[in-house]
Amino acid sequence: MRSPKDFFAPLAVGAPQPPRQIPVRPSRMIHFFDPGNEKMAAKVPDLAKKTDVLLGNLEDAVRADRKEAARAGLVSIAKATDFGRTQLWTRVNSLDSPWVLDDLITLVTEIGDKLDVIMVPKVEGAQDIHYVDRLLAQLEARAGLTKPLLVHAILETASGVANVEEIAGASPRMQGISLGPADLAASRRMKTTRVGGGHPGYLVRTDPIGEDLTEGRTTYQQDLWHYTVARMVDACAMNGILPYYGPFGDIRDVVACEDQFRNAFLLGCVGAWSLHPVQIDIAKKVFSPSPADVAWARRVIAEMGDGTGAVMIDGKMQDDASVKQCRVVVELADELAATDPELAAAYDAATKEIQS
Ligand SMILES: CC(C)(COP(=O)(O)OP(=O)(O)OC[C@H]1O[C@@H](n2cnc3c(N)ncnc32)[C@H](O)[C@@H]1OP(=O)(O)O)[C@@H](O)C(=O)NCCC(=O)NCCSC(=O)C[C@H](O)C(=O)O
Ligand SMILES: [Mg+2]
Repeated sequence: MRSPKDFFAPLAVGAPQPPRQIPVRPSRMIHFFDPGNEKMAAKVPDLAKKTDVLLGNLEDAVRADRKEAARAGLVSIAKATDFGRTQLWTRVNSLDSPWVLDDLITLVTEIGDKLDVIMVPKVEGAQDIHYVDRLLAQLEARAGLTKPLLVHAILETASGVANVEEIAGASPRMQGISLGPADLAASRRMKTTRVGGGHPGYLVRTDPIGEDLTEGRTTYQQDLWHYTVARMVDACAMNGILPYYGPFGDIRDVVACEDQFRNAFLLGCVGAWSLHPVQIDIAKKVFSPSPADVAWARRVIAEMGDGTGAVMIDGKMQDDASVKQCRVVVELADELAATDPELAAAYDAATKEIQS
């Protein structure tokens, strides 16, 4: 661990200054595509017009014999595409794989100026981030980059979860953390074979009425990921970085996908992964505060004046703490509205309606 005094110093001579704050840019969906898949690659220019983040995936879901093609594909796509305001991220192969070194060397050297964030899978502890941090500094210096690359960790091992606080604070490059429920389930020896989402067997049941143990007992399905997401959110908030829900593998089940994304949004996540084009609009909808919530939050802030004291609005008590809650919603809404005129208009219309 670096001394606190050196925390923001570059790790290699000539490397750019690490960031003091993580840039705030919309990242409601991190859209995964395989850069070696011609059909997906052809869709990138159009997807760039409707996604916050496009991620060229080099790790799991790319066959071992297609790793080099995916890496080369990402280099070509990055060079040829105007991404506009959309961020370009990549997920490199895991640190114990034979591909990751070439992933990092090639991508930073060839397209380091186009990439915003490097997603690192299967992070076990701060040592993994330190390794990537130093290597990126060396490569950035060699490539003459002026903007530091940011790092995003996937929380998908039992030891990663145990060490999530130290991972979140391991480097000033840390941009955020995503839940990786499939690898995490395997690492923990959980008995679900689903990629994210709930499980009908994970439930609580109401007590029996009388002697009959079967009649009239309601069951409620529980969220398998609640503990991990909540812990990840705290670790990220504590370190000024951003938490994300990861993948929802049942592409067909757009309803449960929306539920899982919304749970994450309500708990504090800023976005989720989209694995298929159909999940892009779900994430966009869920991770943008609703116009009604924004209008309400603006009203509370306005009626609370300097933000202190207590007032009743529509029968509900508001005080200093609820104003802070409302500011979270309004600040996010303002950030999103700044680049989305449709959303801005919807927020303004709802605010006018609540005022009239
Ligand atoms: C899941 C898929 C394999 C489904 O693909 P496909 O069977 O081709 O679906 P469709 O026929 O419905 O596709 C319609 C068209 O859309 C294109 N398409 C599909 N997905 C994408 C995409 N992600 N980006 C761009 N374009 C896409 C198809 O090519 C079709 O095109 P056309 O024929 O011209 O109309 C596929 O969606 C897929 O591979 N998705 C990404 C999977 C992925 O990245 N997985 C890794 C992330 S999850 C993970 O790693 C687990 C995590 O780490 C953990 O541990 O939890
Ligand atoms: Mg994984």
